[in-house]
Amino acid sequence: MSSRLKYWVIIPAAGVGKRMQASCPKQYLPLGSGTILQQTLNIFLDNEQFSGVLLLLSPEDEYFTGLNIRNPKLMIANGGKERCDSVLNGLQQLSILADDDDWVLVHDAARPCLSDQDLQKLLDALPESDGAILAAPVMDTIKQATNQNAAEIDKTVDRSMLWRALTPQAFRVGQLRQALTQALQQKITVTDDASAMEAAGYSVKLVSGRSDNIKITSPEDLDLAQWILEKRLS
Ligand SMILES: Nc1ccn([C@@H]2O[C@H](COP(=O)(O)OP(=O)(O)OP(=O)(O)O)[C@@H](O)[C@H]2O)c(=O)n1
Ligand SMILES: C[C@](O)(CO)[C@H](O)COP(=O)(O)O
Repeated sequence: MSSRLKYWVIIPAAGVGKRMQASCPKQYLPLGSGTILQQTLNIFLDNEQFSGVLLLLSPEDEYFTGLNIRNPKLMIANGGKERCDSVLNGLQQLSILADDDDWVLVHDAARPCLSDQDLQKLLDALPESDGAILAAPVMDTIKQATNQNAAEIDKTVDRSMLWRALTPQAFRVGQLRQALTQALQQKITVTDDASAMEAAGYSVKLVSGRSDNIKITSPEDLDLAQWILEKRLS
């Protein structure tokens, strides 16, 4: 790692978890010895390579203070309406501290099963790149429906070059901030950070990651995440 450049982390955690259908935002559901959010934060707060971790919370969040997390590397800022709005706000806040050439890793709070090995694999891929993301090759046969509501097959999609984008996704602070700003101004759909960088013409590396780096989205994902973490500790 370059000694001059710093490495930062942004954790978007301002969602409400509609698809989880829980009594609280899903990042506050219990997992392992804490909550989903605490498991995710610990991955980065315990790693000395990172200068700071910026957590993005909903302005209406009423759960985080109850976690009593005290860490000098942890900073808090407000999220926005969509994930991309949260990340852009985080980048604007981070730019007070970070240089534009520093690296920033954006990682979903809802992905607590990220392994230290995959995190290091992503960091090792960054030099000489415009950025990189963890991703998993598609292993299922992919069907395209006739329309968004139909449960009828239109065609089978060639999966040989298809990947599932995971997180962290890592880019230069200044380039990601400008690319996200431009994408949102052009009303480009941005469901991950790489989408904005691609739209801006950057070449983003795919780094093959573990398929158990799951995003906890629906109720059944929580049991799976519990098993993954228990298995890793056994
Ligand atoms: N306005 C938003 C929306 C989402 N996120 C975060 O982005 C990550 C991925 O989003 P997702 O899994 O979709 O979380 P939610 O938006 O909470 O889920 P849902 O779509 O089911 O409401 C999550 O850690 C979520 O907290 C965010 O910071 N700001
Ligand atoms: C960023 C992401 O996790 C990459 O797969 C995904 O796009 C987030 O989507 P969501 O609908 O905001 O969960």
